[in-house]
Amino acid sequence: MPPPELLIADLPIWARLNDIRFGDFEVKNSAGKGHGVVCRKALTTIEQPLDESSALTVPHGLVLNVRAVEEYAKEDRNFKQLLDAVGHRSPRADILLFLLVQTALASRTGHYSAGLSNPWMEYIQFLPRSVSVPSMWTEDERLLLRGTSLETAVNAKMLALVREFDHVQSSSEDIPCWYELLWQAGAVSLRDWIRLDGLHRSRCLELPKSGESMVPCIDMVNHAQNPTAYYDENSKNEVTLLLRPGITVSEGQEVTISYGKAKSAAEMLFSYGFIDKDSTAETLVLPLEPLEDDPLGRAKLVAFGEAPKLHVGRVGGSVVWQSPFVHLMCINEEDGLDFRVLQDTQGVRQLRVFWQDGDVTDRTTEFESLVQNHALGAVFRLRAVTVVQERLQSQLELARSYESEKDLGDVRPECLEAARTLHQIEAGILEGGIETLEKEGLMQKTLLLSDENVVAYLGSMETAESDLVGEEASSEVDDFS
Ligand SMILES: C[S@@+](CC[C@H](N)C(=O)[O-])C[C@H]1O[C@@H](n2cnc3c(N)ncnc32)[C@H](O)[C@@H]1O
Repeated sequence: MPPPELLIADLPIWARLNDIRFGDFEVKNSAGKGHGVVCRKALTTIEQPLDESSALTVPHGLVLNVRAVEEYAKEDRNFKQLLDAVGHRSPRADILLFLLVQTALASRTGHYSAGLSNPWMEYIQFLPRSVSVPSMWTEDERLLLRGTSLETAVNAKMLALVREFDHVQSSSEDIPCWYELLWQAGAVSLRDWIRLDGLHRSRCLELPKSGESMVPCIDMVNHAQNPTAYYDENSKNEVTLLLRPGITVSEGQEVTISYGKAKSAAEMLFSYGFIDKDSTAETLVLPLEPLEDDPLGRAKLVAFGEAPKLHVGRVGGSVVWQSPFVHLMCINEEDGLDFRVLQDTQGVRQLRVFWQDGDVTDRTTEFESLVQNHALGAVFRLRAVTVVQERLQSQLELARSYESEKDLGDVRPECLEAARTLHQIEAGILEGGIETLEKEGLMQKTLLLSDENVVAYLGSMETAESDLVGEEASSEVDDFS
């Protein structure tokens, strides 16, 4: 059973009990954005900054990050046992575990031996029941993202969330007090884990001293491209929300911060559940796979060590791309690439990567610079441009194949609109990218034909091909004989 939702009208009482000072600000409804922070009176920082009493100020003790979870574990030995059994995998997962326990405590009806309540137990009840991030969309709604760069990312996220929640459950149900609180009466479910993940992702702030943290009340501030406020940490490590310099706001006007000017539409939708139409960041990240017929494809993936991606962005009038893996994709054994399995003195086998006989295992992300001084550097560049162009083309075709879909199932209009906006933005970047690369490819080919190394290389390819035709022809003769 989910805990009851607390009314935002009660937030000032909770805040006062927990030493939060609202200064000249308050939390109000914000049309289409849930809640937001507004000014209680007209303010200006045109001539000078406002004094500290104007700021929304949150005590350090309420800041939630991985260190706060460790502190909490020191006070509650049951939670320490849970954290040791389940946690210490990532700061994010430890914070989610803490919030899961607070969620269970908020919905409990009887007395349980586990779990020490904390101000966050009440605070999470002021937070939205549902977050508009795609991981909280229904299955039908997530299908709207097919053909966008988010398709793979959201599918991977859903699988990861299920895996994480299974791990929490299976690692804690043998601990009697936690079995009783979390699982026996069904106090928490996968849906809570997905919600807490969405809340965490959409409300985390990067604090100058405390790093990635969740901060009650300051996480009520909405985003704008041209923000009027900013957050900071003062000499007492309290977190403050202040008006930016040179700003004038009227009584009741909402104040905003920036969630990141450089974030792409996909990233905004993935992390915050909305797309900022005023954003100028036109970027796209696509997953990459080795070429289908590449016998070294698997080894390249293992040696690269991370999920290969292609970053595409529109800068000014043209489109630029960046992808360390593409340069590794485009070279082969005959170019001088080699993989060897070597055994160290302890008998551990290791995959090592060689380029022109030099060991470059630790430099697999640097192939762009490794190959550029090679006599055939221009050929490798042309291959890379062609691979990128084909990847953009196939993504555009995929996007278009879903564009005209009629049967959209039972989907909320806001999800449909967000997905359509994402499709439109990404199609624009892809079309621009294909056009830019076509021009670059043509230029590159012209340059190549004036490069004597390349002409010699092409000549040797032609000879090899005619030798092959000759061999095939003679074997055909053999066959007919
Ligand atoms: C840090 S919270 C801000 C407080 C939030 N509005 C609430 O009701 O709790 C971030 C969430 O607010 C909403 N939001 C913030 N800025 C927005 C904007 N410019 N347009 C639409 N939604 C926005 C999104 O749902 C986002 O995930």
